[in-house]
Amino acid sequence: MIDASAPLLSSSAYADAVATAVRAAAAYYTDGATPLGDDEYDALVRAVAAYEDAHPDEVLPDSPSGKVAGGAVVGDVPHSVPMLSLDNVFSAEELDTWAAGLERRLGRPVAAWCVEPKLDGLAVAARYRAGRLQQVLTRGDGLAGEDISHAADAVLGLPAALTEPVDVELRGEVLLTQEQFEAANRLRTEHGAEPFAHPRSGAAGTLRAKDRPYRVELTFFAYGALGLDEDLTHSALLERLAALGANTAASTDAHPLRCATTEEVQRRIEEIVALRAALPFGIDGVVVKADAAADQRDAGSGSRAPRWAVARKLAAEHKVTRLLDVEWNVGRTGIIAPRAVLEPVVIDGVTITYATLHNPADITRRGLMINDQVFVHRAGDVIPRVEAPLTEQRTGDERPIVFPEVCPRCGDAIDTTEQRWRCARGRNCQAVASVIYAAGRDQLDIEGLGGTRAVQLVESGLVADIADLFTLTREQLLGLDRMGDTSTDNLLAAVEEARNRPLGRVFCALGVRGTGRTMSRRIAAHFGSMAAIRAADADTLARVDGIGPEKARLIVSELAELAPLLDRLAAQQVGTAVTEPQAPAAVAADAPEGAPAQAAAGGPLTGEAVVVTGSMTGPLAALSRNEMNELVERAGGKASSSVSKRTTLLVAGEKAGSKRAKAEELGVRVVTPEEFAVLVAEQLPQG
Ligand SMILES: NC(=O)c1ccc[n+]([C@@H]2O[C@H](COP(=O)([O-])OP(=O)(O)OC[C@H]3O[C@@H](n4cnc5c(N)ncnc54)[C@H](O)[C@@H]3O)[C@@H](O)[C@H]2O)c1
Ligand SMILES: [Zn+2]
Repeated sequence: MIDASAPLLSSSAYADAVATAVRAAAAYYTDGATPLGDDEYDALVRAVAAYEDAHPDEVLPDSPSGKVAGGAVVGDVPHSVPMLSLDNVFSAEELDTWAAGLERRLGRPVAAWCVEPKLDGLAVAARYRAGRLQQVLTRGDGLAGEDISHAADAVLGLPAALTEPVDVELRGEVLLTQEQFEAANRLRTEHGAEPFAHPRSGAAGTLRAKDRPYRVELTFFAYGALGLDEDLTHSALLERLAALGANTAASTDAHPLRCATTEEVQRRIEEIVALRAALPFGIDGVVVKADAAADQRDAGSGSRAPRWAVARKLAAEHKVTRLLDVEWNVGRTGIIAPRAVLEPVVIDGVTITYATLHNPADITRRGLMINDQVFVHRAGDVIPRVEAPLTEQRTGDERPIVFPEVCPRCGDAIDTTEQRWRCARGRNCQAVASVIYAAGRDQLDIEGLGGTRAVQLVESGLVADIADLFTLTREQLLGLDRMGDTSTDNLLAAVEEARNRPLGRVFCALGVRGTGRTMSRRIAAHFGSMAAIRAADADTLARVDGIGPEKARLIVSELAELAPLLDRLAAQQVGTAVTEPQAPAAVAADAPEGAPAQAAAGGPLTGEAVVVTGSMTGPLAALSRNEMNELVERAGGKASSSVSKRTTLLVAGEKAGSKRAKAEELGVRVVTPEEFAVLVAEQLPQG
């Protein structure tokens, strides 16, 4: 991706920028598969213009500056009156400056303004004779356009016959509404064609296409005309066009509004901006026009744009970025939803890293691949969505998106009969997955409660969450298939043992989002009891090392949701066996940045920040990574999973790879598992 915002420093950089802009504009006005977002294009053209200001003798003939459509398109049917572009302003201040400039030019105040949406489509001229549509033209280079009369049939709001037998040329925008865009892409994929990257490019492609085996419907909005009463104000002209049967923006919430002052103009702009996300079609700005015919006449036009109108541009809602991955998340009801992981991209001031992909059929319809450059759309507070891939930009590094074959959470089958896939277990999916997780070795470590048994307990209705495990009775278990006396007794004994697991493991077993094993241990060490954890507000939680304000809020809300479960666990005395809560002062929370964190004072690892890597050998061979970390913390150290400047000790087992290399590079002390076992001999688990 080019950096369009940087100034151009050499004539070759300038020439590159011109070539890039011309290529992008050619794509933009034809089938629209430009690799640039509008923001990038605009920034590039501004950089080109800035370079040309400083080096007027170096201006290249194909430079986009000062040309309609950047000079990238042509036409062969001359326009009766040039079809111009619009000048842009990007802020309220620039708009005021522009308005003041216009009034200076006129030598009088502007009589009134008209404020209307800047429709994000393509300009067309529609010629009527005696009220009958004769010819439709594109804007082309502004002086001559292409004849696209063949497309008129499919354009809503552009009637074949007006309500009066007038000779008139309507001017306006043709676009695909969001609904028409979705319909077009459904049709295209059904016919084996590439989906449109976004609505504007879809409109451009559709207008120029001939002999398609399917019909894509478009919408016309009139915003000007030649050949009617020349003294009509702009707002009266729009009313007249609507009366003639043409569609205008008056039919929308963002209807044109006549404003007496620039304050009113700014207010209306803000209203239209606020409506933007909810409009059924795209707008890329708001157009402000002098309303009176005399003001327009006296202001006149430049070669590229009229002087009596300006576009207040809005930040683009579409950006191009890369699709890095697709995640499959299982919701509470078992719905399996794909989510796009994106190379971070800023849209309207917000950094976007995820976007919705709706459902698997949607992915197929859009023909997306991992590593594709994609158009991402974000409007207002709506969840961003991936619109379509830029197939021309493919390099061969793209990979198909692999759909899951089993539920990514519980491993059961997927019901694919509906558009939205769902785990065959439905709501039970979460119960099974959370029971399996809670019973895991690093959590409650309940022997004999693996996959099939957990499924059996949930599907029999005996267990809906982990608290239910602790009230299971012998009779209930014996009533299950394949549960004899021995397995029942073993399971009950294992559950009984789990009741006394340390707080950190019990907390971990809850599966609170944002808290894995390490974080669970830290939280447990910090608060000492489940009651204290539950009593903590976000500010208090944020004092735990590694918990930022956002994660703290997430944990608080998750715990609030889990309150009924926590009450039942407490009633069962689960996780109350912790006997040595650490004094808050001994916990890492208040350690200044960069200082090794303090943990349980007095142990052999006090003040050490320890990372364990590779497979353990000798006396430590049987310990899981989590048990190693627990050991580190029992010995007063702080366990962490990645080597950094703060790390003071690396326990490097067999096949310790990059962490060892990094530790050596940073001069961190490295020990073998055997050496480490000696260091923490007193804290080693017995037996
Ligand atoms: N992404 C890219 O690669 C790329 C390439 C070229 C152009 N562009 C985009 O196109 C813009 C320039 O295109 P442009 O010359 O068509 O100018 P423009 O789109 O900025 O403004 C002029 C056009 O606005 C349209 N318009 C919409 N509503 C209107 C209304 N109510 N009244 C009057 N006109 C209205 C008309 O079609 C008119 O021709 C750039 O700013 C850029 O954002 C992008
Ligand atoms: Zn499932």
